[in-house]
Amino acid sequence: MMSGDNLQRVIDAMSDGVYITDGNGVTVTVNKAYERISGIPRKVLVGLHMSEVVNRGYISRSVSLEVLKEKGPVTLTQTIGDDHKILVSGTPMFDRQGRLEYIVTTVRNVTELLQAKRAEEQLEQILQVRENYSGREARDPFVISRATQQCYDLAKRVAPTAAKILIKGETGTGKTLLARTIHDYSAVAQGPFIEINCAAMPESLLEAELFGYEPGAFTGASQKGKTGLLEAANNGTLFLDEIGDLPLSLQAKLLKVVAENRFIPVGGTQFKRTNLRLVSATHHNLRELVQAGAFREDLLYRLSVVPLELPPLRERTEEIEALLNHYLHHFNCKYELDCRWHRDVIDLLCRYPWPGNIRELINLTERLVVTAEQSLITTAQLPREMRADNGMGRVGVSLKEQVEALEQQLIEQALERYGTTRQAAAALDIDQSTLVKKQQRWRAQQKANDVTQNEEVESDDVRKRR
Ligand SMILES: Nc1ncnc2c1ncn2[C@@H]1O[C@H](COP(=O)(O)OP(=O)(O)OP(=O)(O)O)[C@@H](O)[C@H]1O
Repeated sequence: MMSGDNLQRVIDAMSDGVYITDGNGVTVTVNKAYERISGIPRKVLVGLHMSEVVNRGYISRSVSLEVLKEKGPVTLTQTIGDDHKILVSGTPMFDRQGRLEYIVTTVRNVTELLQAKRAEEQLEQILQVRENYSGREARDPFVISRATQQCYDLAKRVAPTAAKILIKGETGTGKTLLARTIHDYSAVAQGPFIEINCAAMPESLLEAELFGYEPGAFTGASQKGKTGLLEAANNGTLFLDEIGDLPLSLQAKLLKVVAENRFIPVGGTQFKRTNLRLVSATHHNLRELVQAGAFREDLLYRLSVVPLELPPLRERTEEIEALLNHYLHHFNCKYELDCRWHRDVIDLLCRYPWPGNIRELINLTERLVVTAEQSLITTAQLPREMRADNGMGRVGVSLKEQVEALEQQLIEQALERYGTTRQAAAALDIDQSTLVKKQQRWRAQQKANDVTQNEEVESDDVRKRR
């Protein structure tokens, strides 16, 4: 048998309130949860008859008195204190002779339960709103210049029609984001948005992915068959990225789907109907591919009823600063940091040609944020090829500075290729000591620049604090 002390420890460990009276309705003990829910200390209650607990106004009704009357389990609600509603369930415990020995009552705070339920409902509503919100607004681009705005305006205008859209643009320019926006503003926005990269898999796999297959269509095929994306995207949007890489045999099959809205799965004999919004994208010049015999002209015309072009980031320079700030804020929040761009970094990055476009900008920002040793990000932290700009070819920069920048770039390239100052100097046909002296001078200049940048920001901080 458990001792009184141990029993008390066990009931104290319970999250529901527990109230125990003897067979006459005199309080034996309560647990910690009961003290918390009722706000009444145990020592006040122990030894009190339940009628006295009610008379003193601690509780509105006593379930133990009801159990005494009924000689059976009773559940009722009580009010405790000001307006706390609790749900109490009293259970009689009889000894071997059938005499009522204890009444054990468990207590649940209904107010807490209701609050929890309300919180749960609120959470559900928030999630629902967020879902709806992200379904439309969040897929609009965050940063937009006039050139991109025109592209997005046209996309939203044609999105509700059935016209096929072909998006042209280099990698990382935002083609997928634009395709999602078209889906969000289309008549099938409630349906699925399915994306497939036609350059990412071999022909036979791509065919099975797109068209699906019947059970046992080929060796290794699943016994259940497979639903193709053309079917999965029914009443939604199918985004065919890198359409220029679609093999010719699949182009013929796709042409049939575009023309007739139906297709036959691999190994099948029956047509399946599909109703989907087709958006395609490519970084290739499809006209050149047509001329080279690698892309069907009839498919090109079918797919590009409305052609849209996303310019590369180097032609959207007015977006760069806003994008840098947007993603710096994004990664600061993600990693709970407080990094800032030095003005020179922004100026330098606005002149950088960004071959990987926005994706490259995002990756660079994340890398600089997570590797930053101080909150100020200076030009010293930029990769070498970005720092190498140094103002070359810019109006207002002296010839001497531009020649020096070119010299620095050539020496850095030689060092990268040959690994040692001796070999690099030999390749450039200069003395090793000349190369080393130049390097030392540039390093000293870079250090001085960094110190000036830091001082500028520190004095800026002091001004702000004042
Ligand atoms: N205007 C914009 N403002 C902010 N972020 C953008 C903008 N456009 C694109 N992005 C972001 O840039 C990244 C690259 O965009 P996206 O994947 O759409 O490019 P893509 O052209 O489809 O690339 P790929 O051809 O390599 O698939 C994504 O993280 C996207 O959210």
